[in-house]
Amino acid sequence: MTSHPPHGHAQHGAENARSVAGHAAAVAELLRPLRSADREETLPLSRALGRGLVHDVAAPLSLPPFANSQMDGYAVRSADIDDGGTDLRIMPPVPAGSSPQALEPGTAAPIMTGAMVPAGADAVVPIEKAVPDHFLAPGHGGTVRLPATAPGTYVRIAGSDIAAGERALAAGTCLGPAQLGLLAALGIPEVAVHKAVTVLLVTTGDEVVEPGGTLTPGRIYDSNGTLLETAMKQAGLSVRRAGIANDNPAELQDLLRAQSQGADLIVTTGGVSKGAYEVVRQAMADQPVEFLHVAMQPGGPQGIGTFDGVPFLGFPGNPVSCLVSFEMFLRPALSALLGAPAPRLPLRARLGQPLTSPGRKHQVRRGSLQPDGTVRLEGGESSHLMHALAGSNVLVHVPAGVTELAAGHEVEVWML
Ligand SMILES: Nc1nc2c(c(=O)[nH]1)N[C@H]1C(S)=C(S)[C@@H](COP(=O)(O)OP(=O)(O)OC[C@H]3O[C@@H](n4cnc5c(N)ncnc54)[C@H](O)[C@@H]3O)O[C@H]1N2
Ligand code: MOO
Repeated sequence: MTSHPPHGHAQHGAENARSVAGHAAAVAELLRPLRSADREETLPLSRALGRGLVHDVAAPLSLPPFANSQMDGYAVRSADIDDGGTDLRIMPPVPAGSSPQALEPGTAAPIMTGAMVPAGADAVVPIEKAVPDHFLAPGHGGTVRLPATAPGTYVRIAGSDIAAGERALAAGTCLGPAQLGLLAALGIPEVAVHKAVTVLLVTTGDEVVEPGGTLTPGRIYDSNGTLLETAMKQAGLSVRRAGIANDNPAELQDLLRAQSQGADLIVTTGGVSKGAYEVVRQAMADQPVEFLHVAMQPGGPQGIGTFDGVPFLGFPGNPVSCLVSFEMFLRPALSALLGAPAPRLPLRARLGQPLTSPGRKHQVRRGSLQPDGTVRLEGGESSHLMHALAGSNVLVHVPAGVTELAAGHEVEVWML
């Protein structure tokens, strides 16, 4: 009772499969409308965490904005001090936040970390190197003996971090704490970012039961819902869960129509392969949705198109397959389009053990990066291995065309 969508076609062998790059491009094309001027917003820094920056940001001022001291000590003219040390007359102290007078020759000004270096001074001697090695009460005059100091010592010069007018951040940067901290340092209180993408997430299957429910024989708990919801949330997406759809296509259509209002993307899991009850395929029968096979393992069967105009991705039902689909297609497409989430960091690592792979498919194994830089494969290639996934911290890439790799072979891994 499988029905085929009028606008799509089914392919199941790797023979006619779409390449990983080809499907990644199709997903990027599907989501392209999410990058538009009406999907930008200006947020205060603390609410912009994890968002992608819309425009380049130029530094409105230099950092540091003025030459300042890196130590608590004495600001000096380095030429005033002989090789054997010199006694200098003590000037009024320069606390952080003050704007000091120029330093006269033959004098030293007590200066605190972060305080503006007086004009004329070109070095700071830390208090530990002074005799006496503690600050004297202000107003008592007196002298301090200081050792010879090279010009520039312990002075943080203006613009040594970034000069006014330089590009501070590039458009498309994913804003993490360091980037937001930089904007704050530059005095910028709010920032234009791409809006968060709202996903309607539906898991499917008559056999699938909400965790906490009662398992009758033949049934399993829904892991995909939690797995994908949290993966998406971690990636900065706003997720709406529509619960578990049963295997009735009309009910799934009703559910999608009722809940997709305002969603930017619908993601389903399950019901896309060759079974007799492929609910997602059937629910999409009158929609421009294509069901196809990507030359990838796991995550081969995929659906892509629109449902009532809303972009739609149908991930396969096996838990590892749906997470790999998210990491291989959805996450990179959003990173490239909206700057967020940040792309996974690709690293090279040596295999801790040999592996085999189906030559025509790009295999994505799961592994854990070891302290010695090797990667240990966690579990086999099967896509039901949720426990092994939970013990993994990398995806291990075995490109199409490779059938076996020896231990010690270098592979690309993506940090999860
Ligand atoms: N004759 C063929 N059979 C299958 C093929 C094929 O090409 N020809 N492809 C296999 C591959 S690869 C995958 S992946 C799956 C994809 O199947 P579906 O997307 O239709 O998913 P289901 O059949 O609904 O489920 C597959 C598997 O995953 C379990 N599942 C489903 N949803 C959940 C959930 N929310 N939480 C936990 N586990 C879930 C389900 O019980 C099945 O075991 O098809 C293969 N078959
Ligand atoms: O693509 Mo299926 O995801 O191999 O298990």
